[in-house]
Amino acid sequence: MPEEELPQEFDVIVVGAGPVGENAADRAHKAGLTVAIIEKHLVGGECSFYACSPSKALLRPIHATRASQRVQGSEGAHVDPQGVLARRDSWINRVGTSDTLDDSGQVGWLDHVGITLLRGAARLVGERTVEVGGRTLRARQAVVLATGTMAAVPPIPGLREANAWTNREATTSRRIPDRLAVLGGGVVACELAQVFAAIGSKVTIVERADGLLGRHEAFAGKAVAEALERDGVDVLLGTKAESVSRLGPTGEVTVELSGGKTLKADELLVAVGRTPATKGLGVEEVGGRLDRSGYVSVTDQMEVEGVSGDKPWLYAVGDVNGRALLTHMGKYQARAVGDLIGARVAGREPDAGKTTPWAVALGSPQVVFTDPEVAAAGLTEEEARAAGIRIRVVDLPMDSAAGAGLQAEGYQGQARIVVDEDNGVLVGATFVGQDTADLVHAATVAIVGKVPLTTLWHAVPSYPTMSEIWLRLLEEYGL
Ligand SMILES: Cc1cc2nc3c(=O)[nH]c(=O)nc-3n(C[C@H](O)[C@H](O)[C@H](O)COP(=O)(O)OP(=O)(O)OC[C@H]3O[C@@H](n4cnc5c(N)ncnc54)[C@H](O)[C@@H]3O)c2cc1C
Ligand SMILES: NC(=O)c1ccc[n+]([C@@H]2O[C@H](COP(=O)([O-])OP(=O)(O)OC[C@H]3O[C@@H](n4cnc5c(N)ncnc54)[C@H](O)[C@@H]3O)[C@@H](O)[C@H]2O)c1
Repeated sequence: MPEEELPQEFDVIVVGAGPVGENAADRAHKAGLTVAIIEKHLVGGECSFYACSPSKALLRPIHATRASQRVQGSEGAHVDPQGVLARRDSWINRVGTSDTLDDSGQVGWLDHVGITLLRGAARLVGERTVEVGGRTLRARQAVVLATGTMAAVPPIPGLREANAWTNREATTSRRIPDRLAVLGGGVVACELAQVFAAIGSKVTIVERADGLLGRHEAFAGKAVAEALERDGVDVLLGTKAESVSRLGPTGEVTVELSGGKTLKADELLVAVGRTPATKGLGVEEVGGRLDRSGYVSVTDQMEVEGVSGDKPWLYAVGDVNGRALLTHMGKYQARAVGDLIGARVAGREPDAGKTTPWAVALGSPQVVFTDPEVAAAGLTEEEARAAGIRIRVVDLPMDSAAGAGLQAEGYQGQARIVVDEDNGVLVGATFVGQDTADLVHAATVAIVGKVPLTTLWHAVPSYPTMSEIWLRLLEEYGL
């Protein structure tokens, strides 16, 4: 149906059709409500086209090759750079060799489930009222903001003019620069540095802190730094970019570094964190609050703080509220909000246990898909101490589990659990090594379920799997 013929009123309006907006819309629709979703760019959002999907599509062939090379009898695999880029292109639905990305698959899903899509940049213009492309839409019940984030570009002299790559250009590039400089040493930087190093770029990471992956246990950042160095990446820690200049729009980039060094590159990737997509969204105009970084301030039920109205009507989920910049955690918030809105509309008392995404506060599970992978859930040692929890930390090399040795010759990696000594439960776990990603869910179950270690002891891991690291950690703890 042409957009001008669409209704002006829906029960729920969702702004932003990234993975989080899609989930909120789906859940509200399943509760029997009419739902419109508004998207200014691609349905599927940053995650599908410029973040999770392309980066993991790029990394997987590199992981698979290395896994094969580490097993006696299958050492012959090699990375084919053009094949790696082609695989990524299929994941982001690139149209031929153009720069156009096609979201018709995601649009087809919205049509199929009966959610109305409107294209354009939306903004709040009043209570339950949203404007998009000159049309004013009313939400009978609720508006959900799921507008996500964009790459942060720090105010370094010359950086804005230097035409630097953000995650968008890096994840969609068909060109492999000879020399790639990466500003930042967080997850985006480490994952993408490894990709470009593996497909032929000479990569240099410039990180101002004294380690990579600063949100994780220090041993994880150290292991990833060592691995990147083995891949030929120069990792400059404790280093700042003082200024940037570029010869013409696509010429050589020069980065002046603290300490008087100069770095030359063919492209510069800025990966120093995110900035919320709240500019011009109208949150404050309807009384809502933004925090100092511009993220939408929400209650534990994702209601936007400060909003006027006789009952709650404005919610913010996913990256835009800044609570956990991860797709799975945003989708978890979205499911909770969809259910909350459904219950409120039906006049039911919402089940607080189900409609409050309380597990975010326990420390989100996350996998950094570098080689070695970093799979972590809950709190780091430092976070647990800062929270005042009396803890004991247990560390073991990953090859304490027989399964690790079978996974790869000379398997390298480390595992840590952080135990709350007063309650006898796990509050954090980190596994670093090849193929550790799927170990994290057991940790999440133990942490979220507050499973006593004495009960966890009876969850026997199969022999000979990498999960036997759990048994070894509990034995080391003293069980
Ligand atoms: C390189 C990279 C790799 C990542 N890898 C992972 C990973 O492996 N696993 C993981 O869990 N997380 C990963 N993340 C984080 C993940 O991408 C985000 O947490 C996730 O995209 C958040 O989803 P969202 O729906 O909240 O926002 P987004 O995906 O940013 O979607 C928001 C949508 O809202 C639209 N929008 C914005 N403003 C408006 C407006 N005013 N009107 C209409 N539409 C609007 C945008 O166009 C966009 O489509 C990665 C991030 C990056 C940068
Ligand atoms: N696999 C995954 O789950 C995955 C992958 C990518 C991104 N993400 C999410 O996306 C978010 C953003 O990732 P990110 O890597 O952009 O941010 P980040 O916050 O994880 O890391 C940013 C890094 O940049 C450094 N930095 C900041 N300013 C700097 C400067 N001027 N010069 C040099 N270094 C500077 C910081 O010290 C930090 O180490 C993360 O919170 C993460 O949760 C997740």
